[in-house]
Amino acid sequence: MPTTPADAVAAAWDHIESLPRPTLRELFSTERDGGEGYDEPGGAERVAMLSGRIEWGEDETAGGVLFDWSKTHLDSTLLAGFEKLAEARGFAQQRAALLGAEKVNVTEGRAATHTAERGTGKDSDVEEADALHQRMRLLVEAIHGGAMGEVKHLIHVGIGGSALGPALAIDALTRDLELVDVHVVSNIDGVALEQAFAACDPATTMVAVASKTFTTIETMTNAASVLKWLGEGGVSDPSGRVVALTASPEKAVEWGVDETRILPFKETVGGRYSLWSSIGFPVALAVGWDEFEAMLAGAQAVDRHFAETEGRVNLPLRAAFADRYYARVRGCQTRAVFAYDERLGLFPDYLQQLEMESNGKRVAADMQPVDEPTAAITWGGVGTDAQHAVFQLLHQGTHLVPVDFIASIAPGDALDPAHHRILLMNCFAQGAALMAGDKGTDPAHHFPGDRPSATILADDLDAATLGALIAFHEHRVFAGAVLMGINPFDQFGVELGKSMAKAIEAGDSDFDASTAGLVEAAGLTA
Ligand SMILES: O=P(O)(O)OC[C@H]1O[C@](O)(CO)[C@@H](O)[C@@H]1O
Repeated sequence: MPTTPADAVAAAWDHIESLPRPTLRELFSTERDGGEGYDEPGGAERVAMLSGRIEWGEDETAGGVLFDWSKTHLDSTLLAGFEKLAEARGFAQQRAALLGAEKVNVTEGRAATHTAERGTGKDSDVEEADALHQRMRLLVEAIHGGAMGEVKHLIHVGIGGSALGPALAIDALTRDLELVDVHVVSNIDGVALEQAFAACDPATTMVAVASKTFTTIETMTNAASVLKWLGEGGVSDPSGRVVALTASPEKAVEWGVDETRILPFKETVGGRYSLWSSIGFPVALAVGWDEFEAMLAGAQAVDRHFAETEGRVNLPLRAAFADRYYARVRGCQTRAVFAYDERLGLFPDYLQQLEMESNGKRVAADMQPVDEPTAAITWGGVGTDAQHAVFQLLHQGTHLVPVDFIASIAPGDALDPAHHRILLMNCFAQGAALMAGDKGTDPAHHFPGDRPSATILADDLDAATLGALIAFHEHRVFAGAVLMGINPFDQFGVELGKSMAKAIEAGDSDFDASTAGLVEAAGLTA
């Protein structure tokens, strides 16, 4: 019997790693049902065991998403093994600590209260988030009502977590109606900002400066350039057009933003988890307050499921079981996500930060080195485009890449239904083909098959669904972190490069010969 948690974790892994590895075809075979020494459900029973829906709302607000993990190698013995691992890692306690606003971000000594922004968590945090949302709502509605003159455009400057969520949500939700034309600009490369300028008229443009810290060099440089552009475009008081979205309101005041246009959020809301806070201001401005709230409601439905469901039927936890299995047992270094929905084109980018900045770590929360591969390198694209670009490797390459497919049953377009039918058929066919493989007539035409995928199928892609999809992945990442014993809420790995950039700017010459040569070649020497 294991005596310490570390022993229990090691024992759980020993067990998982010792389990037989049937192929997906074998796992789906109904002939194995109840066979001697083997009572694994196959066929439709397997699909029922490894699929689940999360639902929300009533009548016209009702919706849901199906999470089908049956085309992965998870089976009931692996699920039981991973349940033991979750227990050994104290998953239930860690989840309670997260939702109870304990200091789960141990390296920075603070809680992670992003779920409170959508109504899940400690009462005092939920109340505080509500009050801040009301402040944001008033400003959004005042702008819509013309209190700040005619506002046709918003240039939202921010980077990383202060940009990826707004960019995704605006791209996904404004295909039919955009109340204000929003341009999210993150890159310091001035080309990005010039592109936004070309599409906006200074006379009718506002600017949102989104930065948790209000110190990020890219954002502050871009913000200053937008103010200059407004001034040069004839706006008499450019800073009167600024809204600051930040957890450092005092810095925004110092920078010159009027307090009435500062929308604060709490320090305990991590950057890559901040879409639900005032960082979502451009989304509310573009789609309206009700839609923004619908997004929060979809996320809250997933929170409820995550908080109240135990073991293998907890869908984000189950996804994390598969993620850990492929990373550690099958040696998969990457995981790919393909959105079979043009509106989710930015979802892979969003997930990259969420997964890789959260779980791309090498030490555990107790500062000990981790003894397993951490976050999978997350990448992806949009189907069907990706099929004609990267799927060759997925089907026949030497890497085993677990794939997630995301699609919506309801179409996003009003064209001939053939478009959506062909889109969905292709999505489902790819998962089937990856799993089944094909002997082929010769080695070049051979598909090995047995390649795993998961399918996330939404009833429709509306604001609530988007909220649910994002929250599902937040909890999947958290569950993965718990299974590894790491802290997903810090990101010290981004600091070294930042400080070296500052050193180059300061004219520090103490660099390796290659870097010094590049600095000189580009004429950056002070
Ligand atoms: O919102 P801020 O403070 O400008 O930070 C932007 C981004 O930079 C990072 O700190 C990484 O450099 C992210 O975690 C964060 O989302």
